[in-house]
Amino acid sequence: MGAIHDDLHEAAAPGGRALRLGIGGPVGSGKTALVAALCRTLGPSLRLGVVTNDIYTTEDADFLRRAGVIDPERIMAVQTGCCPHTAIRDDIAANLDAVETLEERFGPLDLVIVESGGDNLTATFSRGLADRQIFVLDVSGGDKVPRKGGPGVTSADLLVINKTDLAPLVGADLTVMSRDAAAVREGRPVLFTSIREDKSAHSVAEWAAEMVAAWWHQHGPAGHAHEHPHGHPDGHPHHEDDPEPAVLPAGRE
Ligand SMILES: Nc1nc2c(ncn2[C@@H]2O[C@H](COP(=O)(O)OP(=O)(O)OP(=O)(O)O)[C@@H](O)[C@H]2O)c(=O)[nH]1
Repeated sequence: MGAIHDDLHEAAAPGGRALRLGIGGPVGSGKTALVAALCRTLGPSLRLGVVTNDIYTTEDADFLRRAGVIDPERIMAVQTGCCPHTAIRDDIAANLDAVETLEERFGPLDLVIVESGGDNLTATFSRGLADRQIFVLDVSGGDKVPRKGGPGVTSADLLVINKTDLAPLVGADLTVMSRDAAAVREGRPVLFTSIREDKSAHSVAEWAAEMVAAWWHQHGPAGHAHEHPHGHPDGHPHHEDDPEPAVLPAGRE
């Protein structure tokens, strides 16, 4: 894939805001690992911000800062102090504040990822907070989980079933998970990942890049990427030797 060309920014009026992508799912399913992977893969081509949610700590934000996958300043930690789903669905003010603060400080941004704290199968994001949402399950919960449904599994824009490397160890049948997920999701996409084996989570990053491209198509990109002030989507200086971005918005070469 090539670099983002100027013409993709001419197609629509500038000034739109970033796409807001919510990532939810049960405790320990790999949400933070997925956020790190998306930053790694999309960071070279998109201007990113990340909001993490923990109940009492800033554990997830600290992990991402240590991982060095994004400028640490572009990560904001929200301490929910309550059930994670409350902060992403019922009282979204703290999360919205964090998203808007990132956009004010570093905007224009292309994508702001909001990671929920770990919750149960009923947790979904308010559409007032997230434009698109990913629900992350992992195989260690057993291959019966997708057929149990719940709004996260059935209605998320993308269902990710992570830790496929553990399937043989826990006796999870991926074919069953795939069939059951398809049955309850009525055509919405499902991707299997092992972020342990693919630290870039390429398939999910491709999907997210397509969502950003569709968002631009509908609303216009947030400012002009080729004019952003720091010379690089993530605020790092661009070097001629930088590798080509691994993933770009679909059709944008
Ligand atoms: N084997 C395996 N382990 C994984 C994979 N992805 C993540 N993990 C591990 O699973 C554990 C939990 O991952 P996290 O990314 O912290 O999960 P989380 O959903 O953010 O957890 P909470 O924020 O506590 O809800 C960590 O030890 C990860 O290293 C994977 O694909 N395979």
